[in-house]
Amino acid sequence: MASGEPMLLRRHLVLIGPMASGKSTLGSQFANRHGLAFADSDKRLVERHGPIPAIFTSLGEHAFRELEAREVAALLAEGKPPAVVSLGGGAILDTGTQQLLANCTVVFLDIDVDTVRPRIIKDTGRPLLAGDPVGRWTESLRQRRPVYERLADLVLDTRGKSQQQLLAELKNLLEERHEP
Ligand SMILES: Nc1ncnc2c1ncn2[C@@H]1O[C@H](COP(=O)(O)OP(=O)(O)O)[C@@H](O)[C@H]1O
Ligand SMILES: O=C(O)C1=C[C@@H](OP(=O)(O)O)[C@@H](O)[C@H](O)C1
Ligand SMILES: [Mg+2]
Repeated sequence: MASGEPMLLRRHLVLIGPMASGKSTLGSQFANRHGLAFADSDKRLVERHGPIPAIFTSLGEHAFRELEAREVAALLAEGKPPAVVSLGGGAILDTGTQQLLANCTVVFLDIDVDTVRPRIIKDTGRPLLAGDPVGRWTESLRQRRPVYERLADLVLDTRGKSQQQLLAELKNLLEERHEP
């Protein structure tokens, strides 16, 4: 049962942004609160192909991206009814995924290194952060930021905000845009 106002989406609501920006957490909570379906591309990928670090070790990042793009395409094809979809941070690197996102409402969860640091300094099972989480996270966002910004319909600044604040702000952003 939704704990907030029920909501109907016109298109999939897709959360993008860097690792540990809160896509999986906010997507799940927002969907739950508003009685919407929810899917997480990493969760799907793990269910079908096993843990992400094992995929990186056995197949490499390139193969991971191909599997990821396939899962994302399958998720976004499940169009009825539109759902909240949280992507892995690097899913937007795939050009096919970029094209599919043109038919979705895309929200970029922006964040800075100070907010994210406590979330990533211990091992979080993200292969791309291994060894030097803060340095690698910073470099990854430097490279990807232009893509996040280009694909985003809406930007949610998550810096220093609680889940309750983010849930309310996301709802307001959607209403301002008449989405849903
Ligand atoms: N608003 C928030 N404030 C504090 N911690 C958060 C917030 N959102 C998420 N987290 C924590 O940050 C970590 C990463 O969140 P997650 O949703 O997995 O991010 P992503 O899916 O973007 O990688 C988790 O431990 C989560 O509990
Ligand atoms: O940014 C990335 O390249 C990745 C982000 C991760 O998802 P989160 O963004 O949910 O951490 C996961 O897909 C994988 O470790 C690769
Ligand atoms: Mg996630």
